[in-house]
Amino acid sequence: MAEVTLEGISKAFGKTQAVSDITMTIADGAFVVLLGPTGAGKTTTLRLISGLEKLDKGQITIGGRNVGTETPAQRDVAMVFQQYSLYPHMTVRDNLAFPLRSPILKTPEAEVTEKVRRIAEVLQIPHKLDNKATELSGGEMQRVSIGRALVRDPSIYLMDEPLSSLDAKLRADLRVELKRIHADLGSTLLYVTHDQIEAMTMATHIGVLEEGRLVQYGTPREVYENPASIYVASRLGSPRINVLPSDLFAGSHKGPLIGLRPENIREGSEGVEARVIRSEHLGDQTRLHLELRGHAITTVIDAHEDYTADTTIKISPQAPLYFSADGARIF
Ligand SMILES: Nc1ncnc2c1ncn2[C@@H]1O[C@H](COP(=O)(O)OP(=O)(O)OP(=O)(O)O)[C@@H](O)[C@H]1O
Repeated sequence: MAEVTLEGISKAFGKTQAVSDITMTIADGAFVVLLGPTGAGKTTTLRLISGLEKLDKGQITIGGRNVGTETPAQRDVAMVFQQYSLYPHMTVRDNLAFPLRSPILKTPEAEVTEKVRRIAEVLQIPHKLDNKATELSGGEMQRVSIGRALVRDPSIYLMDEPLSSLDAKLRADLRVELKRIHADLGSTLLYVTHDQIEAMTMATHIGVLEEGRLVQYGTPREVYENPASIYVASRLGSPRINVLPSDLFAGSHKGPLIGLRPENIREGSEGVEARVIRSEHLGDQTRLHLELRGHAITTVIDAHEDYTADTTIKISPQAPLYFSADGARIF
């Protein structure tokens, strides 16, 4: 495993600046998640590191080596794509063993057998080892794809939304597995997702991308609690942060816009009056949709509490974040 550094890297496709002057260090053993909406430059960043795309500008090092002139194979990275990429005519066992049998690695067969067995167990597919890849469900194929990366011991794993095609239960199971594998192997991982739950639960660090630029890089907690902008604040947290004119609430304010996470709106005997539009029961919590002088607000309350529509309640802000009119964080 190795530290990976990106120093001022940029890449354009025609007029589209896909990646713009990104500088970041992925520490040895870190689990870094790149988060951003579609088109933000996440996949291009992975492809630049793996050597599948060529840099326009900047430098990438892996384990202290400038990899600018190295081929993808020489860079020693293992990549997992959103869509499975298996050899259909081979069995699951041979698909998993394939990377280990490469001319570069030439792993002894006994070690291949042992590694394949272990990975198949982690991915809950030992009973499928002798099936052809084409005889698997989509979810199973994707697990084999992930397994093909995990059997190796590369400098870094690059994963591009590897769980997005799986159903919710398998996704939740594999989130836990990936986190455990990361802890056990001490591997370095760069992981791309749209999914904020994956980002919050698995990452040691989150990098938020906006139109090819890295706009914040920190621990999940730092990014959640101390976002640099409305854009960053809106990437994490469900329901989303409420961004409202500050003057809806009494008191002195440190900026024109106030950002309130749903859990930071207290309802009680004090505060401004808001009207309940509806409540949604999610089992472990209740979401309350409110209206305050024409603005929609979402808050969360205890699962057992309830309010009927058109009730008036009083709310007051806790731990407010303040933003300028253009969305930059002020306080
Ligand atoms: N090979 C290419 N040719 C032309 N434009 C490209 C190419 N690859 C990416 N782009 C453009 O570069 C920008 C960044 O794309 P990229 O795939 O890195 O985004 P992303 O954040 O991974 O998005 P998604 O979440 O949809 O995968 C987009 O505007 C995309 O259309």
